[in-house]
Amino acid sequence: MSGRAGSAAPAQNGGPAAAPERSPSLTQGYDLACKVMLLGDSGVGKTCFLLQFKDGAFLSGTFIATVGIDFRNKVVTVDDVKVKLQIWDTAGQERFRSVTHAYYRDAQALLLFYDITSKMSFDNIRAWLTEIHEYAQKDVVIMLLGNKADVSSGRVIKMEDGESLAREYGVPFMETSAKTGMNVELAFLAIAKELKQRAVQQPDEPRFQIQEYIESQKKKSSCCSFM
Ligand SMILES: Nc1nc2c(ncn2[C@@H]2O[C@H](COP(=O)(O)OP(=O)(O)OP(=O)(O)O)[C@@H](O)[C@H]2O)c(=O)[nH]1
Ligand SMILES: [Mg+2]
Repeated sequence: MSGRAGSAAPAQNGGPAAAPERSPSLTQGYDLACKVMLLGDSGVGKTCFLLQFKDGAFLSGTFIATVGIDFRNKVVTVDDVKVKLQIWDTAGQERFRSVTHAYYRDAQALLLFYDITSKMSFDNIRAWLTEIHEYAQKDVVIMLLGNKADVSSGRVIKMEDGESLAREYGVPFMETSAKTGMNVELAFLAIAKELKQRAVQQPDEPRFQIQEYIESQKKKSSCCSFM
């Protein structure tokens, strides 16, 4: 399923983000629904990342910038819980910002992208985080992603630079490639797992550590890719 919206009521910042919505029955095919937004400069690869996750395909060739905002749904299973991710793909271009701001408030998770071949997209991450703090809910899950990691010759941002920026803001981080699919599914699964844990967690249970989960899964996939 996909949708598009060009305008919406202005967002207001405030209390906690709407809790992930629990499905009243399994007839809808999921147990929990979560809204995830993809953010970052135009051209960093948000739409390709979503298409890779949804359809397992990469669109190379002409770059068609997203206009306004669009969404796709995908259900993933984490620990036997079916989580429906409603993923909002936003336009990175400045002229659409007022449209996309209106959607921040309902989002439970934000994937914030830069392009490892674009210093400007990396430098703009601080401005994106300022916008996020202004428009999104305080407990929104944020993940920083350095996309286009498949490009080796055009790299201008080192992995350590991404790691240290993420550490500074206390957000999980990984490099990804919408082209090869590297860490695409892991990014969404980690978000789904975090949101599922928040929905079902008992107060005395230890908190789910999203960065630790990412590191353990990254190691697993690199170990298994040699087998
Ligand atoms: N090599 C490589 N190219 C990529 C990758 N992801 C996206 N691209 C290319 O980068 C360009 C921009 O990708 P999009 O996904 O359309 O960018 P976007 O972030 O959605 O841009 P806006 O919609 O304007 O915000 C396209 O030409 C893609 O083919 C990637 O992981 N690796
Ligand atoms: Mg796009």
